[in-house]
Amino acid sequence: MLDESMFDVHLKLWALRIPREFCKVASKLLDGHMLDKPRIKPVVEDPTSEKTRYVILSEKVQNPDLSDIPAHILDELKKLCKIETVPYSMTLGYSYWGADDVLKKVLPSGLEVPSSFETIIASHVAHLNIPDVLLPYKDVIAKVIYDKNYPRILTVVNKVGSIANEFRVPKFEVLAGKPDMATEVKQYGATFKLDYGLVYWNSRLEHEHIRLVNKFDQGEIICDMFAGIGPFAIPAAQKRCLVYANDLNPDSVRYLKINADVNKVNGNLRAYNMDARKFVSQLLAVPVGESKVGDSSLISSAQCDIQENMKENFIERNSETDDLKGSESKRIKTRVPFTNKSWEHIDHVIMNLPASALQFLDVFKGLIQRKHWKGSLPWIHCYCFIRSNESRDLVVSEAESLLNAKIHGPVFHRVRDVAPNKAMYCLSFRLPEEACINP
Ligand SMILES: C[S@@+](CC[C@H](N)C(=O)[O-])C[C@H]1O[C@@H](n2cnc3c(N)ncnc32)[C@H](O)[C@@H]1O
Repeated sequence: MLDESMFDVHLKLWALRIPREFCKVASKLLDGHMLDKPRIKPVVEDPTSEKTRYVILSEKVQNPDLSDIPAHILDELKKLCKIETVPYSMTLGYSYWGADDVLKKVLPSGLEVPSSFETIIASHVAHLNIPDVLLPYKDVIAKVIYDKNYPRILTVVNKVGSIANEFRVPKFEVLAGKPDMATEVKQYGATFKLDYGLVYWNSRLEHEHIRLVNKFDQGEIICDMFAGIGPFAIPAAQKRCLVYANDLNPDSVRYLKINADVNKVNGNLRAYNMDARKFVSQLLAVPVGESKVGDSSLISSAQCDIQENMKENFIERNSETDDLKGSESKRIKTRVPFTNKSWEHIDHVIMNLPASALQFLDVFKGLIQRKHWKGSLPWIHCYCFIRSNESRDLVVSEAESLLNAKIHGPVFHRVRDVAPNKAMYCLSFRLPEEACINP
């Protein structure tokens, strides 16, 4: 374990004992000759008298005759008040030094610290990504990060291995602090509760979440196919969009609902827990009663559970509105009631599963029935990774072949670099007319 005494630095200094009322003026005169260390006050109480204080002098002042200080300053001081030189010793210990100072001393020279690993601090969890070369020192690194950030940080975790599971949840080992990864993060005025050990979360996507939500207008209908705990869905609902949000991970959906509650947007958000393909198929399928003879092959034999769910929500909303009086009633009226006709209109579809979202595009092929659809076709915002040796055209042609339709005016936005030769992009385009059924 870490021997904290190895960081002790003993300083033998000189101080001036000065009547407390003259300390301010004396400090000005002694500017440049007093102890100058971060977080250490150079003027301190005199333990022997309340009437005087110690002005601690810099390490450069080595002689008790103060000959290291220019004579004219000493003359001014002596004119000001009676001064007395006293020895002053202090120890700068483990608690004084910053994490960088400590780690530099602990880790073998030649190993880069600590910027060589990444610390994402979200609420009380410090999430490290310690490179292999530093793994033998992971416990000491974690202890130092913990000690130096406590109580802001209560848990230090390290990512283990690469993310291979379908819920995109990294594996973490707790290295210091309490083994609790449930936390709370704030992003652009929204609060997100989450458990790092159970759900996907990436603080570095904050700008992207808000960039996309800024494109939505109040009252627009949003479908988030891979919603996670809601970093697109919640701010969109806060903007009074109507959001259908889905995720395959039951824990993500549990937190999505909690976050809708915490941010008071559950009137504008519906959460679903199913495979994204099934979710979109059900959301956009025209129910049997609405379709003409011959269209019924488009709908699953049982009435879609998702649409049943929406119907209930719609009824609930109306009765809620009926019961409200006065200003509360006005506030509710400004909201658009949750539509139960998602097959008639959706403005934006978000697909943030960069490793495979493109493969889900075929779900739209022939799904929308033009005769039931009202207004423009939806914008699709599909995230993907592109390697430096791959072209954007290749991505577009893959999307086109999955949709079996030509994409007009695709827009790429570079989100962030995820590796030296790989970047995350958002490909946005309006769903092409040819991808729909036009009877
Ligand atoms: C990269 S995360 C994005 C989460 C969130 N949108 C965000 O920006 O932080 C992808 C999410 O898709 C979910 N997911 C993976 N496969 C899925 C599928 N087949 N259907 C629905 N959701 C899926 C994962 O559980 C995960 O929460």
